[in-house]
Amino acid sequence: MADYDLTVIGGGVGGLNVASGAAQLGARVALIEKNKLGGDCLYTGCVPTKTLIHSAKIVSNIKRSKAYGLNETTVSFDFKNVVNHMRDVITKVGERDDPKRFENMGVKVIFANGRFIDPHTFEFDGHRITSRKFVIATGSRAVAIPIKGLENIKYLTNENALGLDYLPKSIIILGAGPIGLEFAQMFARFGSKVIILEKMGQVLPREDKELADTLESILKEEGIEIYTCINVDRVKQEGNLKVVVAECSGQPRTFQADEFMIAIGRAPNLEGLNLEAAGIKAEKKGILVNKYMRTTAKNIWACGDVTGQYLFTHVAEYQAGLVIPNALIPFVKRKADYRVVPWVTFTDPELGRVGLTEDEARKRYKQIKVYKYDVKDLDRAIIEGAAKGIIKIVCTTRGMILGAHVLAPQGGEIVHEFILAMKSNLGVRNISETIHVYPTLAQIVKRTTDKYYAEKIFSGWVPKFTKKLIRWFG
Ligand SMILES: Cc1cc2nc3c(=O)[nH]c(=O)nc-3n(C[C@H](O)[C@H](O)[C@H](O)COP(=O)(O)OP(=O)(O)OC[C@H]3O[C@@H](n4cnc5c(N)ncnc54)[C@H](O)[C@@H]3O)c2cc1C
Ligand SMILES: NC(=O)c1ccc[n+]([C@@H]2O[C@H](COP(=O)([O-])OP(=O)(O)OC[C@H]3O[C@@H](n4cnc5c(N)ncnc54)[C@H](O)[C@@H]3O)[C@@H](O)[C@H]2O)c1
Repeated sequence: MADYDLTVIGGGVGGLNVASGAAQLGARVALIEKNKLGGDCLYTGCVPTKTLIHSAKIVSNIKRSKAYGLNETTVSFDFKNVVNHMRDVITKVGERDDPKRFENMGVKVIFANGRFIDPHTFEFDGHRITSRKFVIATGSRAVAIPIKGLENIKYLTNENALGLDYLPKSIIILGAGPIGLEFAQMFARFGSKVIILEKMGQVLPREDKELADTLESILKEEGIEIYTCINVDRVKQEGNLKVVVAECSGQPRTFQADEFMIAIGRAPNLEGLNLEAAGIKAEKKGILVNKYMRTTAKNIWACGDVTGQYLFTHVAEYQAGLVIPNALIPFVKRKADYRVVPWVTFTDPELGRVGLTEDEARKRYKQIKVYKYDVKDLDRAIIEGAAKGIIKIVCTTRGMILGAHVLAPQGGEIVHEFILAMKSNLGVRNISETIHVYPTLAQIVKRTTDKYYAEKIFSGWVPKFTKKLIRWFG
């Protein structure tokens, strides 16, 4: 008999969810982690970045005290204490990931870095364990492209940037994806001079261009320099400064700063696992899985960032929820359904998104409808001195939502109404007919969907007809 029913490799969000779920279903489970339980999200991703972003937002609000009718005031802080606060938050959130908690559930937690010997055997530190089934959830890490000179300078990624206990005076960030933008605004709000270099012609190239451009303007107003036309040629150290030699639309450009950070995407953590011995195929993006999260080896599943699909904590958790029954319960086959996958970029304003962008929808559908609302017209946003952003809904001509994009204060919370609507096949009409509380930020959802009715009622034949009715009978 095999030592375990299920062995999970990697103790981040994906792996921990699988291990606890499987143990609670009665399986004999081993969990192999090479570092600490908790993964990227807890130590070098979501939790520390959102903590720093929150502190930076408080700094920014204090700096703007006059805008709230308060006396102008200076804000004082020691960046070391800010970082210590971030570490305290990690410890608090990480209590749930205490190995003892998993041992108490019956999971055998093993701290080791091992490799497959065959599809049923895993070796670490001279030991071998056998398992009927495996789940790989080893996550991802920052990828570095071969830029000339990179090997000669000390550069930052999300990992060591979160280890800094001093605030860089100036920093160049390569890549205007979510990592680049979230770090950029956070550092800038604390007082660093920030330069963002992006190659794709817009920040957040995967997002709706109109909202991404609006966010770019907002970040520029905060003093961040952004160039979206950049081809980096090389980097070098000159004295205390890092120098980036690049070109922008054929023009040579040079940038310099104290620090250089790379945020240009992720690579799956596959090194050393000896996947071939287990018959697992992988591409550059990650391990190949089918819609049931099964790898090319029939007793091995994968979930989370290592699959290279949607690199988000909530997706890793969703995939873990598929893997548990698919791997353990005979005859159960739960398919991954990615029709409604939301995410949020935690800049201020936040950019919440679900479904198709306007461009994506135009490519897929003959006719679409787009409704927009400017946050500057929303009472609650004006009250809070945060009236910046746009909301955009992309829908079919019959009002079924294809995509929703919320660049607004708390856009990450607001977008959830659209997520539920899309998941439940509710249309703009259902939202518009729902009473929303005044004055909330959530009213922006109703205001945008109301435009669907406004278009139908206040234009075309309806007003002409009602005008006559009012004249005759009014
Ligand atoms: C800066 C940053 C900010 C982010 N912010 C957000 C956010 O706000 N919201 C969001 O949804 N997502 C966010 N993400 C993405 C999120 O962190 C990941 O999608 C999530 O952590 C993926 O979970 P996972 O379980 O697949 O991998 P991980 O959480 O990375 O866990 C993988 C685990 O496997 C271990 N491991 C690796 N190799 C081996 C091996 N060979 N043997 C044993 N163990 C191994 C690692 O040590 C790690 O503990 C952010 C990411 C970054 C980098
Ligand atoms: N709020 C969140 O949920 C959140 C936050 C951070 C990260 N994440 C996850 O982590 C993933 C990785 O984030 P990321 O920002 O590193 O990657 P990304 O792939 O999302 O963005 C990388 C950016 O770098 C640019 N780029 C690539 N090569 C470049 C080059 N040579 N020069 C200039 N620009 C270049 C790309 O065009 C892109 O805009 C995200 O896609 C997301 O899934 C999520």
